[in-house]
Amino acid sequence: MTKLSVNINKIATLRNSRGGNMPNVLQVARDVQDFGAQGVTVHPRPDERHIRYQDARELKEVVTTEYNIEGNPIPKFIDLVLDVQPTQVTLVPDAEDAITSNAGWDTLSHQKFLQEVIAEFRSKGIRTSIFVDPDTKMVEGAAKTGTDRIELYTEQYAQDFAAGRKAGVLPFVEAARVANELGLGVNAGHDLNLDNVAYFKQQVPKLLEVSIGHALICESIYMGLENVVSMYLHRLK
Ligand SMILES: CC(=O)[C@@H](O)[C@H](O)COP(=O)(O)O
Ligand SMILES: NCC(=O)COP(=O)(O)O
Repeated sequence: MTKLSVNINKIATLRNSRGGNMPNVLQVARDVQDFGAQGVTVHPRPDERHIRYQDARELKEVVTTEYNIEGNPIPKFIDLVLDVQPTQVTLVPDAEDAITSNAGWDTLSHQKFLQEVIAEFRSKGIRTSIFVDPDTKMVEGAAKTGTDRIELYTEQYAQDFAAGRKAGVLPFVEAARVANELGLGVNAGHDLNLDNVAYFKQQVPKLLEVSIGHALICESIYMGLENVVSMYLHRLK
């Protein structure tokens, strides 16, 4: 079985756009778990434009499934994760001004840094994962960092799938095969959606977890829109 971890960054983006507390990030975390999601993911960024560090702290009490915190391991992020002690930390090499994550780690040139950070998290009992492109050299480098898992960065797969290039999954199949051989668990995420996720799951061996946010929230809006518009019309009769 592949676990679904719902990334709730977008809920916080919407809340922050108006001030106040609507939608309520903590309540949405409770709800997605009640609806069956096996995990909750947040990716706090230094500018706190969506999930705030305080949200990540408060979610600790609310997430009863797997709690995954993603981010670039700058000192403030490391302190947050050590303080919150989530189930899993996913290290992502995103620049401060990046709109969203746009690359995996170069696990060869950052190997010593990753080894140190991963050792610190693992010594506190926090499972580690590192975000990598589907490149077997990067997977081999990841194995040398001591990480428990990798998260395959799936944006390219999503683009290929949307363009009808199903063979775009092959590098992910190979990266997962090598990871499994080296004893690494395999997660995946970025731009996965209702159209492309089943094929990915079918093809990629031993996929442990996917984290999905942007599309899942967009799909929820589209699929709820008709119902809500008709509820308003009913009240306005
Ligand atoms: C690590 C990753 O793949 C990202 O998708 C990320 O977690 C989402 O972050 P944003 O919500 O800031 O785009
Ligand atoms: N790790 C990927 C993630 O949490 C969600 O990415 P996206 O679905 O928002 O692209």
